[in-house]
Parts: sequence; C-alpha cells; structure tokens
Amino acid sequence: MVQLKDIDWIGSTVLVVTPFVALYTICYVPLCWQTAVWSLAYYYVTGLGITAGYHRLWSHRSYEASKAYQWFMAIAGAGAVQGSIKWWSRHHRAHHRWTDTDADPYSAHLGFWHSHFLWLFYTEESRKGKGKVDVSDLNRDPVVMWQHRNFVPLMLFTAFVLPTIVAGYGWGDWYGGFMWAAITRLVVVHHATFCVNSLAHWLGETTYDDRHTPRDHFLTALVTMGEGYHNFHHEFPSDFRNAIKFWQYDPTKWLIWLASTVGLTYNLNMFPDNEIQKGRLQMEAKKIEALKAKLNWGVPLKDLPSYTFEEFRRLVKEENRQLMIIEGLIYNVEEFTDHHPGGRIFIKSGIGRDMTSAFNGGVYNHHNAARNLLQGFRFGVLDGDVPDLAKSKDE
Ligand code: HEM
Repeated sequence: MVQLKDIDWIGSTVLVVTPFVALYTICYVPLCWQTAVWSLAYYYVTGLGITAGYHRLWSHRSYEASKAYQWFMAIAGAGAVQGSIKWWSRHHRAHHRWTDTDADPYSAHLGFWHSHFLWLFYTEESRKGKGKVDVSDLNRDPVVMWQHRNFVPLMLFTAFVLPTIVAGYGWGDWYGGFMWAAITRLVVVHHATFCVNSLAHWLGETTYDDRHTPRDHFLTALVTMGEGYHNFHHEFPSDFRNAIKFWQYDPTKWLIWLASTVGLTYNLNMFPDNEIQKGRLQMEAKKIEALKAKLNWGVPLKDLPSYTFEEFRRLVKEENRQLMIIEGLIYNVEEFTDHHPGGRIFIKSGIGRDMTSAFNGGVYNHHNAARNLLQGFRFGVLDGDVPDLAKSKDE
C-alpha cells in the first residue's frame, strides 16, 4: 500500500502539471513555423540524448565515444528532465537485471501505468534496497559525475532557458519558445521515453525470448526513436542496435553509426549474428510446436497395441475388420474406403494385406496428403514379418 510519505511530491507535481500546460499550449498558443521546426529539432536532440547517450552509451556501454560526443550527450540528455545519467542508468540497470520482479523499478507486472510513469511518484526512500546493481564505472566517469553534481542548474538551462532564448533571440517568439519548444516538447519527450518501459512491454512480438515481458513492435520504435525493438534489446543489451534489419526504424542506431564514420564513436558492439539467429529460430520453432499441438496427428506410436501377422489376419477374416498394413503399421480404413480419391477398388484390394509397395509407387506414389491422412487411421503396430504372399504386387 502506498503511503503519502512515499510520494515524491516535487517530481509528481511536475509530471502531472506539464501535460496540462502542453494541452493548453496546443489549444491556445500560436505556433509559427520557425518554432515548430525548432521544437521538433530540439525534441530529437534531447530524445537522442536519452536513447543514444543515457541508454546505449552509459547504461549499457554498447559502444565507446569521444569526449566531445559524451559532453554533447550529457548536456542534451539533461534537457529531457529524466534525472542525471547516474540516477537514470542505475534504475535502468536494475530494470534489466531484475526484469518483471519486485526489484524491477518499472516492473510491467505492476500494470501499464506503473511502468509508464507512476513508478516515478515514489521517493528514493521507498525504493531503497531494491534492485542493487554495479555502477562503479559511472562513479569513475568524469563526464557522468560532473553532470550528476550540476544536474539541477544544467537541467533548468537546457530544458527551459535554452529552447526559449533560441526562439526569442532567433525570431522573437519568446512565449512560443517557452510553451512549445520547452514545455510541450518536454512532455512529448517524457512520454516517448516512458513508452519504452510501458508500451514496449505490452505490444508486439517476443522474437527472441518469451520468458519476460519485453516485445518488439514498429509502433513503439516510432515513438521511442528506435527503442521499440525491445525484445531484442533485453536479449542482447550490449548490442548498440535495437533494430537489426535495415528497414526497421532505429534513428538512435543510425546516429551512433553516423558518428562512428567521423570518429566520434567507436567500438560499436554487435552480438554474434549466429547467436541472434539461434534465439529467433528457437522462438519460431516454439510457435510451430504450439500450432502443431492444435492438430490431430493420430494416436502416438508408443500408445498403439501390437499385433502379430496371424492376429491381424484373424481380425480381418473372423471379425471382418477393414485393416491393411503400410510400412509396419496397421491401419483401419473402414471409414475411408468410399472416400479414397483413387477409388474404392484399390482400397478393397489391400484389405488383409501389406500394401507398402503399392502405396509407395508400386501402384501410385502417394503425396503428403495421403501420408497425413494415414495417421488418423492408425490401429496397431505389426509385431514381426509379413509372409511374402500377403505383400502387394506392383501392378
Ligand atoms: C489408407 C491408405 C490410403 C490412403 C490414405 C490413400 C489416399 C489417397 C489420396 C489422398 C489420394 C489423392 C492423391 C494423393 O494425395 O496422393 C490417393 C490417390 C490414389 N490412390 Fe490412394 N490411398 C491409400 C491407399 C491406396 C492403395 C492401397 C492403393 C493401391 C492399391 C491406392 C491407389 C491410389 C491411386 C491409383 C491414386 C491416384 C488416383 C488418381 O489420381 O487418379 N491408394 N490416395
């Protein structure tokens, strides 16, 4: 049960109030084209600061980067108002290590809205002791520690002051700059990032592993700058990519790769393709097995009774059973005689005999359809050999 003292009142107020301000902006604040372009551009800058910087560089160390790139990402990410790199990465590593458990800060098992943003309402105190992870590398990182120490003024400047003064000095739209490029842009970046923890655990395919909730979906990728191939990401978190196909939307990967062509990023980590394909095929095989289980494949061989040839003949002669032998198995064709696509006569001629040769080309080489049908007619397993006289002739 959540107690009042467990609530982080400042963070919660910001999270609740900003969407209403954004709604007011959309309805009543005029938007000129320069501010529209700037808001969109700054949305990408701050969003990529989170996905390429906070997430793939610092939380997962999936690639390395020059100092200039690191400073840029640390400053850009601060403008997304999602805590410092150190704070963010600690929670994110806990999320990966303890996915879907009580120690997962944004466990999808606690509901869509909990994983989307309600988890942020709880104070640090109430989360203490849960999901411990190693962040010693971050503590040693000078860029990360500088950003952590100076986070509040840096965040206020990059999230609110910078977008406003660019629009103000640039084309005289101080009010629009603040309402659109600062507040509304921030709300969109917030909820886009939050979708990685909520939507990406609800919508789509479990392409590589279905033991946990992360899923792959194009729509989530679209709103999260490519982070929507989340099943892949949880399976191979050290890979700098989230999408591995060229046609899948992953602008974060494109940026990291582009930066590598001019030396700003390097050592881009990719999980061996052989292992990726293994995971994918295992899941495909599982899906096929589930589909197979829905079909009737006949009585399993191990459950069939055994009959000697003499017992088989007695059943045919004395009890008038419509049985024939094909490849060591006895089939009851009683119901099938009148439906045989090859005609009644051929089936009748096989009763009480071994028709292996005729069935397999001696008379007609049957297709898969016939072999599948046969499974439904299983009657028993033949114990021993068939006398030559009872075998079909090729005619
Ligand atoms: C229970 C056993 C059998 C089953 C389930 C079965 C099933 C079928 C099926 C589904 C076809 C359609 C084509 C295909 O799928 O290959 C077919 C065609 C045919 N079957 Fe059978 N069959 C059986 C036994 C036999 C036997 C013992 C003979 C011969 C002695 C025979 C002779 C033929 C011939 C000649 C055709 C071709 C018909 C045509 O296309 O004109 N079948 N059978």
